[in-house]
Amino acid sequence: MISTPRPPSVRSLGTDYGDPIAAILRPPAGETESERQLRLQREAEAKRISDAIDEELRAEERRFRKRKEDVRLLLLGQAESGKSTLQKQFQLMYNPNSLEEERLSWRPVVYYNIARPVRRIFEVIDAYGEFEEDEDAMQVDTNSENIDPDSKRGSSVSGSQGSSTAEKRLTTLRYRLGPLLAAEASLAERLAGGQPTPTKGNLFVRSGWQARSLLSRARMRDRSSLTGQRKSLENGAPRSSEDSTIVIERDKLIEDVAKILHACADDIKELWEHPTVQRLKEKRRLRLEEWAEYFLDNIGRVSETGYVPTTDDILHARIQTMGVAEHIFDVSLHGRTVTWHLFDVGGARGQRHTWAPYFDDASAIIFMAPVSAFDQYLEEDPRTNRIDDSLQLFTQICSNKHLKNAHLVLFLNKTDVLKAKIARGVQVKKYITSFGDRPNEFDSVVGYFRAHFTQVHKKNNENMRVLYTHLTNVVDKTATQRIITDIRDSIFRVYLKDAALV
Ligand SMILES: Nc1nc2c(ncn2[C@@H]2O[C@H](COP(=O)(O)OP(=O)(O)OP(=O)(O)O)[C@@H](O)[C@H]2O)c(=O)[nH]1
Ligand SMILES: [Mg+2]
Repeated sequence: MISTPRPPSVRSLGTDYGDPIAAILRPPAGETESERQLRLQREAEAKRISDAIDEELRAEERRFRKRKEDVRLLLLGQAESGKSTLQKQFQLMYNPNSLEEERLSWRPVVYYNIARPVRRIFEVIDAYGEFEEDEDAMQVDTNSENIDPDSKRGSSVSGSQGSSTAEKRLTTLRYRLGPLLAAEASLAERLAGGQPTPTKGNLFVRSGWQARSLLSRARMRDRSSLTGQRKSLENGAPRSSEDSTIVIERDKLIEDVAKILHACADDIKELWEHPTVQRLKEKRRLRLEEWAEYFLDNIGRVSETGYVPTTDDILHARIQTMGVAEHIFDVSLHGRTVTWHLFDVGGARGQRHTWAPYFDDASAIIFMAPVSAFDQYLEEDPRTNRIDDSLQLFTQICSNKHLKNAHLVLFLNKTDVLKAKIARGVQVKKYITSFGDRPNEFDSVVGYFRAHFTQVHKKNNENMRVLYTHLTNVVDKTATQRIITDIRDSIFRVYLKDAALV
């Protein structure tokens, strides 16, 4: 009988072949019971840490995979085209609590949106008064800040027989509205988070100004309520009306401005309806932006004690975006929830360099072109017509190689303002000579602009991508939310199909 060696056991393998792991794991020789307990405890702790690291790695991988599935939507377009307003509409639809949370922070913006046009009205009165001259003489200077106050100063006096009753009344109104005009700078400083603010030109704010504004108010409160405020901000919970009242009561600057506004609401109304101001409006010497007219028209309500901005007020409120602000929403369709990152950019020329880093992984773009701006010129460059600037910008976006795979949506926005301008008899061909003798009617004007944008897209469309065009008025909640739903559906169809998710 042949004798063979016994196969080594696992234990003896380590011993026999010098397995280093087995050697490490083997309990030390002569281990006491208490040493054994200690060793087991240490091993259990090491395993717990190792498992936690594995789980964190798995979670990171899941987050990475999910990030790749996220939709990244860029809102692009020139300044005042309506990007932030559209962002508010997304917020209303997909994160209404956060809008609720911010509601009070819009109060200083609304007050600022009143103080500023009041100052502007007096500037135009100073510049032109009742000077009777054909509007064509000043075509290039639209609603910009570029009026030279000395250019026409005194002409109203020389054009009439000295100081009229109307002029005296305007002088009185200017005196009575002095405190409101003086408050403009403090409001601007508050909104800019204490940064120096321009006396002319627009006020820019960075992403997150709403929370800063609420927190700076919270600092004025006692410590315990400050904690409560922070907590409510972090939780994103809608603030109760009782809490809102506390904030209203404790914010001295805003309360002071509210009192001033309440006291001079009738003066503002009188100024706004004054025959001189109406005549300057008719002659188009005075051209206020749509938001300014909206708040002046609503001065009675907005100046009431305890005023809280309505959603319409928030949609009309104007504050210029600085840099790029990211907003995150969960968007659901057919039982699938996808995270959307909405990037709302500052559209002024000096802000556009901040866009490029967001191009590479953009899934979709909404390009906003305000078609009502045919009679306006860029604040940054008063020689450039705003429609021209929009077309140039759209050409750059369509031809940008980093954006060539992004789903492309065009909003021909501010159609309500366009309709109103046409109804008032403003002639498009005066500002856009190539419009020629086409009928000065809404359909033909909007059709003409649409054809130009479509042409730009066609000329810069190597990838044969579709251009989805909408005629919009993004302060209109119902219409805009319907369009957002359409966009959501088309982005889900195209983008998620590409990502092999549907
Ligand atoms: N009537 C009317 N007003 C609009 C429309 N779209 C925007 N607005 C108003 O126009 C102003 C400018 O809109 P914003 O959304 O702030 O413009 P923006 O593109 O974000 O501008 P920047 O941040 O400077 O790039 C706001 O007061 C809006 O309420 C519209 O379709 N109709
Ligand atoms: Mg903006």
